[in-house]
Amino acid sequence: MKIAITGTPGTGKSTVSGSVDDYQVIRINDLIKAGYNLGADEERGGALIADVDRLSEYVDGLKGDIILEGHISHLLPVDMVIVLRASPKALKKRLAERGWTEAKIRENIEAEALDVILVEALSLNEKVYEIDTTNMTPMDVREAVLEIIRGTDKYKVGSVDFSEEAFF
Ligand SMILES: Nc1ncnc2c1ncn2[C@@H]1O[C@H](COP(=O)(O)OP(=O)(O)OP(=O)(O)O)[C@@H](O)[C@H]1O
Repeated sequence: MKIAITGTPGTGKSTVSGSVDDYQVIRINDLIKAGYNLGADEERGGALIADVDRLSEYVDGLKGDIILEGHISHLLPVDMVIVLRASPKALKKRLAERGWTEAKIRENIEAEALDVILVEALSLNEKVYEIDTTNMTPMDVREAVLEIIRGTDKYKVGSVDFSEEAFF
């Protein structure tokens, strides 16, 4: 089974992905850096633009139990999408600890409050789950991912709503 673990930066994708035993982890950012890109986006500080078509072909060819980790992994051909969420306040704190500028933090927490990744995932995949990591430890999040893989409906979409939260 191929599982996308996606979410706004800072929601904990990298932290949880490596701890799910028996699943090979592919970090989409590594593939983008290794050549699956369309060049740099100068308007976004030179960030590489993912080549989603070539990444999709690559993922199509993969076999076995694989986690695809990254904030565009829900755009790829996977069997299931798990969207990690964090309240805008918690996200603000996590991103500030990285030394990000206020503008970059604001852009990301607004996207989180508006469910941007979740909405994209739902438009492309029927099996979409979301985990609100705000008050969970990384081990709790790992357990939740394992429960989803085992078939629980507890994390089905609709359980998270940050739209009323004031975050600045
Ligand atoms: N459940 C959690 N509770 C609190 N802090 C967490 C949790 N999971 C991760 N963190 C912390 O939040 C920060 C972001 O985590 P991580 O790098 O895994 O996010 P990410 O979603 O992979 O981000 P990016 O998309 O930028 O790679 C790290 O400092 C990490 O230690």
